[in-house]
Amino acid sequence: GRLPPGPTPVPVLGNVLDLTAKELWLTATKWAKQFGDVVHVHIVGQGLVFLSSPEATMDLLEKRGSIYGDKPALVMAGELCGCDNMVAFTRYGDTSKRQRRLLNQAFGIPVIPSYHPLIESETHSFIRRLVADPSNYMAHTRRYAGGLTLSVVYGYEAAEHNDKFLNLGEECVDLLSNKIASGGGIWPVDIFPTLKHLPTWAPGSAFLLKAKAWKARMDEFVDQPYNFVKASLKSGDYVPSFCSMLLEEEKKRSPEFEFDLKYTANSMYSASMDTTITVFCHFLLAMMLHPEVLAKAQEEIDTVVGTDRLPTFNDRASLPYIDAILNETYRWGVPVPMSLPHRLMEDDVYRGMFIPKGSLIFGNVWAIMRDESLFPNASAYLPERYLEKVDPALAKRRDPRSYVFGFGRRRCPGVNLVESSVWILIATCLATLDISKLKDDFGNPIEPKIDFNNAVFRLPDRFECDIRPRSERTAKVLRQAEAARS
Ligand code: HEM
Repeated sequence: GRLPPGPTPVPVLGNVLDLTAKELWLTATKWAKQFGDVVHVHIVGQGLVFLSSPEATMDLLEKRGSIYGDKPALVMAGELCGCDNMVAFTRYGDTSKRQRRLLNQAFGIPVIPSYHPLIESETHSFIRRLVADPSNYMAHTRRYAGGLTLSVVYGYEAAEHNDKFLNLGEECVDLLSNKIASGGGIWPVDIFPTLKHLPTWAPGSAFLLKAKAWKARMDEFVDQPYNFVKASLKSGDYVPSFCSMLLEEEKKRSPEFEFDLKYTANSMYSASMDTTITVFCHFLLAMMLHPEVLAKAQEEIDTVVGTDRLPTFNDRASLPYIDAILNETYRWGVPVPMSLPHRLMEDDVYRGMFIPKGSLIFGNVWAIMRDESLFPNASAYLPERYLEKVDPALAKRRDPRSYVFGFGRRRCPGVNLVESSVWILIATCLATLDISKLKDDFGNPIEPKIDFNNAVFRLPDRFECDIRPRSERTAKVLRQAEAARS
């Protein structure tokens, strides 16, 4: 059969020159408009397929998930940089199934309420830090998301400033998304594996030195927090956590189990940071650009929760507009616009098109979230679109959760935690803060400069934003909530 259509490749190199590291999702969406919702390109023979509609992602990545659940065997990222046992890189098979079972034990729906007290208290500390030092909102969000998983997974309480594990996490997640796995993570050595045997003095071997340095950091990133749990367990002085609970069960301490646990724990930690920061930055942007949405949300919270206490998870069902804001923030922000690539395990045929085994498959979430037939006026931020009553099938097609957390057997296992942690973060910010554009010396609003330079996450570069307590009353309620806990 014929391959799916796509831009014309040049001999040997294929479409190398068509692929951009910056906002690849915009290029892929342009192709979708030109060639349709299934597009094929290749880099020196390695096929890449972009799926840009709900139908194509559902038909292939979900319904045929048993052959679309693999991850690419990347020589550079996996073997040379030491990422091959991190969950998002693990090949589909026994190891990935064991890892996902562990993830489900940690973040399955029934477990999440047991984290609610910790999530609430971390949220209040986050707001305190944000109010004290608003310009560092990214660092505070990293402290929030990373601190939460460090606590749940390793029983480690991150330091208020300059925490060693948070710093290491920030460095390694940045290395992963912007260096090692940028643009799908395909390096020349992935196409010609023999290049890995080049001597380090040979021309073109610079990648080997980079890989050596990056692997050393990645190994520390995986080992250090895990060694912390083991040392604290040995000393008897530890805070119960996911790792300590499993390690205490002596019979589970086989080398294979410990290996799985160490890499699964690291994956939970690493996957929680830039994703949460990206969603939160889009929330800040949306509130700053749409004061009418902020005012409406604050009115809902004041009516339902009042101004004498902070929102809790028990209030969620009575706050439909806050849920609509969360939905629209996922949709409008598109935190991981190309999702992460899956690898096709067998030749396949779809709508008469031949998709070869080994192709890397990208769900183009950006194109779906900007589809005018599903979301009229798609580039506008309109939470109201989620208040309309629609039939359940359409509601599922329009639910951003059907796409922004990935697909099929590799769908994000942190989604249940995020549903709680990001919801309470947004609800508490709306209850306690005013968010607006900064003003210059003459009182004129400063328009934020928005640019995206991260290859995997649609993380805006740092922008100016005015964040302050809504009133002395909300500041007092926040202080009281923190004091009551300590
Ligand atoms: C708003 C926050 C988050 C977003 C938008 C998000 C999104 C995603 C996406 C798009 C994928 C790729 C799925 C695929 O390959 O089809 C993924 C994978 C993953 N996520 Fe998340 N994520 C978030 C937070 C978290 C958190 C908090 C955790 C853990 C506590 C987590 C753990 C993981 C892991 C371990 C994987 C790899 C799964 C696999 O390959 O089998 N994520 N996430």
